[in-house]
Amino acid sequence: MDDQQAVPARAAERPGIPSLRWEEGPAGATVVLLDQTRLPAEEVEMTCEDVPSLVRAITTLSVRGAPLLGIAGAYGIALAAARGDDVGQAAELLADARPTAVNLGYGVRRAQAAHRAALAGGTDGAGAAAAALAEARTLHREDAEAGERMAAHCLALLDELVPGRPMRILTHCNTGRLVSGGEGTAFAVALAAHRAGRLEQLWVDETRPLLQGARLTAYEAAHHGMQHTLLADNAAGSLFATGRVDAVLIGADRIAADGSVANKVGSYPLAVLARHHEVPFIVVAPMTTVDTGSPDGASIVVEQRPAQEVTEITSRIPGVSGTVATAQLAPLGTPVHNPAFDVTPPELVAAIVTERGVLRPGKGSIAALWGRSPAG
Ligand SMILES: CSC[C@@H](O)[C@@H](O)C(=O)COP(=O)(O)O
Repeated sequence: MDDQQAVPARAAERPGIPSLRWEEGPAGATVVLLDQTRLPAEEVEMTCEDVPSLVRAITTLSVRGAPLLGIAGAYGIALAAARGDDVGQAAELLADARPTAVNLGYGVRRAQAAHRAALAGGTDGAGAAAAALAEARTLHREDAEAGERMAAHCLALLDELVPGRPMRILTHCNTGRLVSGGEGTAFAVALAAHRAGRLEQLWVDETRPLLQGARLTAYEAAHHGMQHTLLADNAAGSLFATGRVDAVLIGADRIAADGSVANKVGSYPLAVLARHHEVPFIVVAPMTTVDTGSPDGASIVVEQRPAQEVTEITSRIPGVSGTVATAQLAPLGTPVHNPAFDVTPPELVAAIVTERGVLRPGKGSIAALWGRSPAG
């Protein structure tokens, strides 16, 4: 009775709070984040006054998702520079906060390079801090623009692959406004399809263990009035088996030179299912997620997360600000395997869509087709 379980979509789009912004007040500069750990119960911003507080926000996933991590890393360097802190040390702390999303180190290095170049050119500390901030703002804007181009390229691809009728798209994790400078990666494609009257259904994987799909993608889909339905991750197989998925769209945390894709754990099983059922498995990611410096999937470091994320469940209580309830799901001390990501080999990926266009990984390495990536 899936139809009765459909999550009601709101009628119209409504604007949301920005995922990340730079603020300058009398007490100095800060990076202000929409705290994603508190969604969907509460839309609450958190203020990071220094790099250690931003690093904590990154490791606890208050700010998350590959493109936004890159943007946060760049603003983090601007923050360290504005405070007169040691920028080299800040860069190390930020870049090491999470290992898999290549965008994080890329954003950090880019702002750090702008800061260093300004100092080398004879600019004073304030001028170099302004250069780092300008670079962070540029990266922020470029990411929004890349998102728009990816959505256009991918919608055209879907018009080819699923011609003539509204589509049923399955997505995993969260890849919308909450992870980017604009409307996102894979989610932005579903949104473009919705706006074009081409989306029949967005199937939203809940995305165990941290429920980015249930908490964040369902929240974003409702914001935009999209038809969407939430499912437990292990319900995806029966959706494919009964012919109710036309395409899988996911984002990526790192794409290796051979086209291997690291993304939220649970992406690889979807790719296997998609191949078995002859459904296109499409990855939507900006060039800043492509790492030609990683030759293949085996060279990608997969982040291991704390056991409690699997053995416990934590929930916010709607309407009671700041209140958290935690329940124990498994016996205390149960050994846990909790990788945050998995790696999908290129032969299971029908297409990788970046702002530069559509790539079919089976036809050659990314490096051979496009040259070095910015992050590589
Ligand atoms: C465009 S977002 C792509 C990925 O970053 C996203 O799918 C994902 O896996 C995020 O993981 P998270 O652990 O929530 O940061």
